[in-house]
Amino acid sequence: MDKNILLVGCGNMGFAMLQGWLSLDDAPRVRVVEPAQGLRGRLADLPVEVHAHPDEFPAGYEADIVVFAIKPQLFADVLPAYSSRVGEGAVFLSVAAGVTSEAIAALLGGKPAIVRCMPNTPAAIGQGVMAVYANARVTPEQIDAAKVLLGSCGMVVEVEEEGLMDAVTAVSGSGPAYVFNFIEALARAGEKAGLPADLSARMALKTVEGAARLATQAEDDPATLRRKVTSPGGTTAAALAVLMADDGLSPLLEKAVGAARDRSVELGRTN
Ligand SMILES: NC(=O)C1=CN([C@@H]2O[C@H](COP(=O)(O)OP(=O)(O)OC[C@H]3O[C@@H](n4cnc5c(N)ncnc54)[C@H](OP(=O)(O)O)[C@@H]3O)[C@@H](O)[C@H]2O)C=CC1
Ligand SMILES: O=C(O)[C@@H]1CCC=N1
Repeated sequence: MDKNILLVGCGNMGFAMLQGWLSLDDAPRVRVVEPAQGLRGRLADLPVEVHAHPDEFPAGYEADIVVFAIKPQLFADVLPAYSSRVGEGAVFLSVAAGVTSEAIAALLGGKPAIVRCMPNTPAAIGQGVMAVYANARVTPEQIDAAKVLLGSCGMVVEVEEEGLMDAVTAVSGSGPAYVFNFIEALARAGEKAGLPADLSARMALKTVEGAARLATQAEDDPATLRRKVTSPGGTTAAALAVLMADDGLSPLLEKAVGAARDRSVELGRTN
């Protein structure tokens, strides 16, 4: 795509998205600002320009899309420096949890076009969920360009109501961590049941991968697929009696997702 992308912050999420962008056949021109030397080092072999600070930009540099992938707590300090460093018609894209488009606009001054995106780290391999919300200043061309960029990282879904971004964050933004924790827990449980640690870890991982792929490819919904594993009076039924009890997995996940959503709202209030 014929665009100048400026990535501010190349930590876990920024780097994951960058890998998606660079996988495009017509990858955009990317400039990165990242103060951490170690993180800049891993960009050395990639076709991107890297800076520790925006003062290092060449004269006249203008970005079409500025992506903020820094922690929400840094927005107030970092954003104002970027309001004057972009071209006419630039769009600002924030991946921060909680921080509202109104708060971002206030930090940038004027009436900027803002896209909020809630990505997740599977973006690194093109398997992310990239939820977007665009404020009223974003033109159809700008949202299309943002969607092409984000589409290189996975499935793009548009959210019409900004308030839903907190719930989105709690489900798909944080969600990979829940799945990784499930893999860890299943591996540990296998170990407790007598398996060697390494074997249990490999089996837990492949079981989650295989189940996710089957759920993606099969015509059956997850509940039907679950029933197909569950022989009457068998082993799965014994396990599901625990997992699907009143105090089982579902209420636990509701509590976890609720906690993440509340934290997202809180992060928004403090910015
Ligand atoms: N991690 C995830 O799975 C997801 C994260 N997000 C959002 O992404 C954002 C980043 O999170 P994450 O990647 O996990 O955090 P990281 O801490 O891994 O990355 C943020 C990076 O920004 C750098 N940074 C600090 N100050 C500046 C600055 N002035 N200019 C440019 N870069 C700077 C940090 O450097 P240093 O370490 O030296 O401070 C760090 O490398 C957050 O807003 C988060 O809500 C959204 C969805 C998923
Ligand atoms: O933990 C966080 O706050 C960020 C947002 C979603 C995933 N990571």
